[in-house]
Amino acid sequence: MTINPATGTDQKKQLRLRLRQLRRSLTPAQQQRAAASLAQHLSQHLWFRQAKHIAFYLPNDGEIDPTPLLELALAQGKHCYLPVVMSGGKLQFRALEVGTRLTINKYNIIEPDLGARVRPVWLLNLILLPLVGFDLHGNRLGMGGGYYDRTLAAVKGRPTPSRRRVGLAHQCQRLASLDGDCWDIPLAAIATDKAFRLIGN
Ligand SMILES: Nc1nc2c(c(=O)[nH]1)N(C=O)[C@@H](CNc1ccc(C(=O)N[C@@H](CCC(=O)O)C(=O)O)cc1)CN2
Ligand SMILES: Nc1ncnc2c1ncn2[C@@H]1O[C@H](COP(=O)(O)OP(=O)(O)OP(=O)(O)O)[C@@H](O)[C@H]1O
Repeated sequence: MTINPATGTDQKKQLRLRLRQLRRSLTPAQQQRAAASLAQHLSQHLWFRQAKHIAFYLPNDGEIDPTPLLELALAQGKHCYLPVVMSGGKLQFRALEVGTRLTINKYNIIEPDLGARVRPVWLLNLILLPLVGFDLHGNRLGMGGGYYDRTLAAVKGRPTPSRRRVGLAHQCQRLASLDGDCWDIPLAAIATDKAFRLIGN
């Protein structure tokens, strides 16, 4: 892990632009196939099968779409949550259930409104995070807001299963290597349209 100097930050910006452009250029058919394939393999994984409380996200900007998996989870009676952007640069995970009212945040992403039930992050059994880029060491590039990092800092050192943080991405978002920053909270696994990979620590 390194603390990136200013040039590193610029490189990160360029990488973000390139990878976001790449995922946005996938066709609707490719997106649909990726979402179906992700749901197919992730739904069989022990971490999903054991989880009763799961944090999802709604897709934005070409992200791999976890909604087929979300629908399956709801049908199986699991409790599902979505990130809500709060002041202070943190997220809250609020329940998506019958009657949840939705609103649109400042990034144009749909989220539950402030009447929805909050689940503390350490009481989530599985957290699915959107990735802009990743490497096989579990280093993660996000949208650059630091939201997940600030929020997940609260679960540092807690026992499993709250450590089950799985980054979701298209396979094409993989990088050979990515510098981690000192504030980054490492992923426990990465799931793409092709595979589920545990990160060995
Ligand atoms: N689907 C999804 N939901 C999510 C996230 C995410 O990455 N994906 N987040 C993960 O943290 C949080 C929102 N974070 C975000 C941070 C930046 C931008 C973004 O589009 N930034 C624009 C500039 C927008 C502006 O400031 O006006 C950009 O960089 O082009 C979007 C979401 C919570 N919900
Ligand atoms: N735990 C933290 N406390 C305070 N600031 C933080 C923390 N984590 C990250 N940040 C700040 O957030 C900014 C963005 O971080 P980074 O580039 O790693 O975002 P990201 O991981 O791509 O975004 P996200 O977490 O929303 O997916 C950094 O400039 C950093 O200063």
